[in-house]
Amino acid sequence: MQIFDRMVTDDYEQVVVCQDKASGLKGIIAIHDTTLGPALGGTRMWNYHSEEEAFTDVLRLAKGMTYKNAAAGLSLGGGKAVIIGDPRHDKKEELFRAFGRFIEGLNGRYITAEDVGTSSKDMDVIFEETNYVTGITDESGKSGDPSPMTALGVYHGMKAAANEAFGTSDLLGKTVAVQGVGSVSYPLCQHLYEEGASLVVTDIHEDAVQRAVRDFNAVKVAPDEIYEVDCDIFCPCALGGIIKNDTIKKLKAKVIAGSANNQLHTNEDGDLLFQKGIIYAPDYIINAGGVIQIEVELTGGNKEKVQEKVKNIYNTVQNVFAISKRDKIPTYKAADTLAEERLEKLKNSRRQFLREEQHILRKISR
Ligand SMILES: NC(=O)C1=CN([C@@H]2O[C@H](COP(=O)(O)OP(=O)(O)OC[C@H]3O[C@@H](n4cnc5c(N)ncnc54)[C@H](O)[C@@H]3O)[C@@H](O)[C@H]2O)C=CC1
Ligand SMILES: O=C(O)CCC(=O)C(=O)O
Repeated sequence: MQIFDRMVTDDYEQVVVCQDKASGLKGIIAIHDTTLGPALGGTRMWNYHSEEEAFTDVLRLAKGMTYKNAAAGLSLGGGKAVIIGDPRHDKKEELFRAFGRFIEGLNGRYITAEDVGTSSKDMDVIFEETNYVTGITDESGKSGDPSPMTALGVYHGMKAAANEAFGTSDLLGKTVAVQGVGSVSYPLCQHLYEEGASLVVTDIHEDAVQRAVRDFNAVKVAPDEIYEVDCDIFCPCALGGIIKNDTIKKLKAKVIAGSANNQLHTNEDGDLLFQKGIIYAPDYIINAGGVIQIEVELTGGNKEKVQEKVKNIYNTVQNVFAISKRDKIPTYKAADTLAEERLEKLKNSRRQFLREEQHILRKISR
């Protein structure tokens, strides 16, 4: 594993490897880019098969956060963290507290939140050790778990994609195949169910599937059957890298719109979707509801302001489709254009010296 080569290729600022023998913590924090502000991104807990797999995941996820936060117009940079372990069996107070101390040591360069395998309760434990955590239990003015807002954003982004594909944003009577029924997709399924969509769901955990079957009249399929479901919309809400050559061949959906980060295995897979005329709502555009909520929490604002900004994801997705059509490029590239243009502009306008940087002067005058 050539870590510096990888960092140079996609220009990562910092990667922190966190080890605590007493609690068994093995974690990695990746800070991709802080041009726009402190690096914000959740902590994923997953039973990675190898360290290599964990590094690959955290690096890809951190870069995705830079693009997500930039495209959403937030003053936040991109970072992410992973903890190696089984979220159903390996969670311990001392492990999350040890991890919180590593975050504190970064002195605000990285701010964490939930991701796959972690919850508000875990963020509460991290909060015992550092203020650089969001998504803690909804108390004392904090905004709580960002997942329901992520779900709301995906719902509106999906409607924009449906409008592009079917000429109507109405999801009544549409069949949506949902991969993974977790913190984001459960409230998302609720929105879809209430609008009259039919749901087909899968998860690697039977209890998660049964909840959707019971509450939303969903039809259950096995995890490897979800790609072949006869549906209008495929909605990936589990892990990344699932849109690839062999799964694209199986897909019957005209639209892909879901919450999962890094859905495309490679950019070529995004090109293939474009050639096939499958409307792909780029992941980091459509799943920005959670970070929008977090930024409002950090900078001040109320729930109405959050909801208004999250609903605007509909317009952002439409804008991405417009760029895609104008420039004849796949939608993932159109999204990258939005994010990169903003990063580039701000990189150039954030060069002047500021008072907060006076510690440098103090050192010089010593
Ligand atoms: N929580 C949030 O606010 C945000 C989450 N996301 C992304 O959305 C996705 C889902 O996140 P959460 O709902 O928070 O995670 P979660 O851990 O609550 O839910 C994920 C679900 O996917 C299931 N799963 C995992 N592998 C699977 C497979 N191969 N087939 C079927 N099901 C599988 C898990 O058992 C779990 O029920 C992730 O990719 C995450 O990075 C993106 C933006 C914000
Ligand atoms: O919304 C969250 O869970 C925190 C931010 C994040 O990690 C994400 O948007 O993927």
